Amino acid sequence: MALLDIQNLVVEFQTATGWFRAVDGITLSVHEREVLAIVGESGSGKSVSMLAVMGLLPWTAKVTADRMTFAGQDLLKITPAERRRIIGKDVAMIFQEPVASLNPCFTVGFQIEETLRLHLKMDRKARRARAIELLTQVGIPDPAARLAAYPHQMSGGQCQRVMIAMALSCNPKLLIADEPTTALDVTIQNQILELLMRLQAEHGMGLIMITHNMGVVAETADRVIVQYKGRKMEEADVLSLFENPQSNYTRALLSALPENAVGDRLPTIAGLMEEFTPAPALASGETR
Ligand SMILES: Nc1ncnc2c1ncn2[C@@H]1O[C@H](COP(=O)(O)OP(=O)(O)OP(=O)(O)O)[C@@H](O)[C@H]1O
Repeated sequence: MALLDIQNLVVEFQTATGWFRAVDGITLSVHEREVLAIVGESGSGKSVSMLAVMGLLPWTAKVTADRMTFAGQDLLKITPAERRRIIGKDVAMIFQEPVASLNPCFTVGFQIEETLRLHLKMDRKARRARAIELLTQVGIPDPAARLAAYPHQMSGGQCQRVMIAMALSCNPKLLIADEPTTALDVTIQNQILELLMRLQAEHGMGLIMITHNMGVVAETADRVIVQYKGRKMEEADVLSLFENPQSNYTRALLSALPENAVGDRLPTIAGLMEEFTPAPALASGETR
């Protein structure tokens, strides 16, 4: 059974000019121990689809789907209290801006321990021991002392490590990483990716990696979904995607990689207004 199983997800936002459809019929699933990358340019609906799973969209959003289950539980029908028991515990998410994702008013130790208190009902001593263990796992030096630090006293990379520690604190079955390295220094990006991949393998989690970076896809994913304007353009295992892309949008994305630059001109996706089409297999309702 898939860990997360979504069929025909549609997300629309109420705006001053009417309904805006940000996600248009996305179908995806992710299994235990699997890394699924969702790739696409800015605004293609990658984050909104996952925020719909987490129940974190604002009230202006209307979410519908033929199916949205996590470990067999129907996320469309569960009560808010049931959802809170799953979200943050069995499904965790980390975001693009680690510093902004942490609360500036509380120490990182308090924020990690609060997750443990809420979800696992651990007592104070056990919480502290677990928080130190988690900071050690994510490679923060002198973890006992760092628990007393506020987010502004840490670097962006360290804050992302803290976010990862918080996400892992309740041993989630699924981790959703939304552009986890985009806001970080290039030299730190690889370290955080390596950390995520090591922890994913050690914990046997399912991982959804949202990214616009094909390099990240190549390094991390088992399977890839390419999204454009809220629609799935293609789904394939990572090798097939790079070797034999089926959608003209995937081909355009791949040909726009910086390594394909000619002279001093960077490649671009030709004719943004062009009507990109899903892979033929998707158009007929299958995936490769
Ligand atoms: N609260 C909202 N109200 C109206 N439109 C929204 C809202 N949140 C997101 N959108 C729109 O939904 C579309 C998809 O946004 P989303 O953040 O999922 O894109 P993305 O693919 O994750 O891009 P990025 O890489 O920039 O985060 C965008 O056009 C965005 O402007």
